[in-house]
Amino acid sequence: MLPWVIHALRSSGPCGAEAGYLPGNQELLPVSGALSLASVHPRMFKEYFQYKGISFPRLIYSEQGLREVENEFQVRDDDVFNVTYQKSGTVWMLEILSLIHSNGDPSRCRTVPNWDRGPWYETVLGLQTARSNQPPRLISSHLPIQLFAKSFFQSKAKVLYTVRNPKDVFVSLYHFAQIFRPYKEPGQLDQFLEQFLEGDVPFGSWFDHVKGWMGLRGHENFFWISYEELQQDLRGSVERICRFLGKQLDAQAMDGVVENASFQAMKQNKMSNFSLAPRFLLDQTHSSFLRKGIAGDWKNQLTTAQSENFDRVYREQMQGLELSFPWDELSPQPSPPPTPGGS
Ligand SMILES: Nc1ncnc2c1ncn2[C@@H]1O[C@H](COP(=O)(O)OS(=O)(=O)O)[C@@H](OP(=O)(O)O)[C@H]1O
Repeated sequence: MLPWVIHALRSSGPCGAEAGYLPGNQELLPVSGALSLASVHPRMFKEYFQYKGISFPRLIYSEQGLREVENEFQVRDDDVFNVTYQKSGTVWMLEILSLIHSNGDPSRCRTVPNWDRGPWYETVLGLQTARSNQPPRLISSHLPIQLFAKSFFQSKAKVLYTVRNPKDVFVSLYHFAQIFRPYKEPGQLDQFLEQFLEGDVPFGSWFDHVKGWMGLRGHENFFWISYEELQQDLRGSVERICRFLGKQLDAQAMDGVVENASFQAMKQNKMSNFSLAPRFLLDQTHSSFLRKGIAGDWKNQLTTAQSENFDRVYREQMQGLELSFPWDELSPQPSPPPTPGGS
């Protein structure tokens, strides 16, 4: 969701020497000189628009761009899509895929920003980058399946879908929304939790997103993996990803992928940690984009009541999806009360 920020920064130059553009709904706002808050209409910050029932921040997306992605974008058979619900490990998978492509050599990851290596094609400027990148293209997306490029469904392009414990997604999003200016302030955690569970956040409902994409299970061009599996066994996960991509890495190349896709390596890489984003858009003073990088942080952030409420909605929403996720055993369905006289 950040790529256009950096495009704006890049096109205005690090010292703001050239004119850049910030995307808006109706028009592109010219930004001359150094980017500053004064350059952007205050209305553009923290305002969402609805596209087919899903909220998008106006500062980054446009109705026209979303229509183009859905109806006109030409997917190529050799495209690889990195798809997630936000805060599920998008930039991690982007790094892994970049490193697999370069046989574990980190040079490109250290010199080309991740938003150029794997642009989020639903953003205004990400779409331009995706169109102009040379094949084979790596493209990132948070779009729910119903808004994805229609041409994908007639192609042999591959989708890798990363899914994460929604409680950790929620916690990560709660912190991110406090530092990312295009997003509305999340307010109290309790209130934001209600919005999240109702799908009243950008990209809509986590439940709908996951159920929608999981409908592609079994298709040969669809692969899914969890953030938790990446955490538990990164090397084994990379091997599975390589098999899906039809790519063979020798042991040295595999070492290169695993080492350079670690949380610490990515945190130190300015092409991956968003430290190049202008502070008035992403202020990493009090919290970072690469914040904790762990599974299960929700236990530190949610009360028992909040967690139980989450579990209740989760069970309602996910019933019927015959699929178990690594976190399911962490929140088992409460056993029914013992029947009188039963053993
Ligand atoms: N290498 C690596 N290892 C472990 N965890 C990692 C890694 N890279 C990113 N992350 C964590 O992923 C969270 C950000 O998710 P996304 O990249 O999907 O964010 S976004 O939706 O594209 O804005 C965010 O999670 P939280 O730390 O829980 O906030 C990142 O820290």
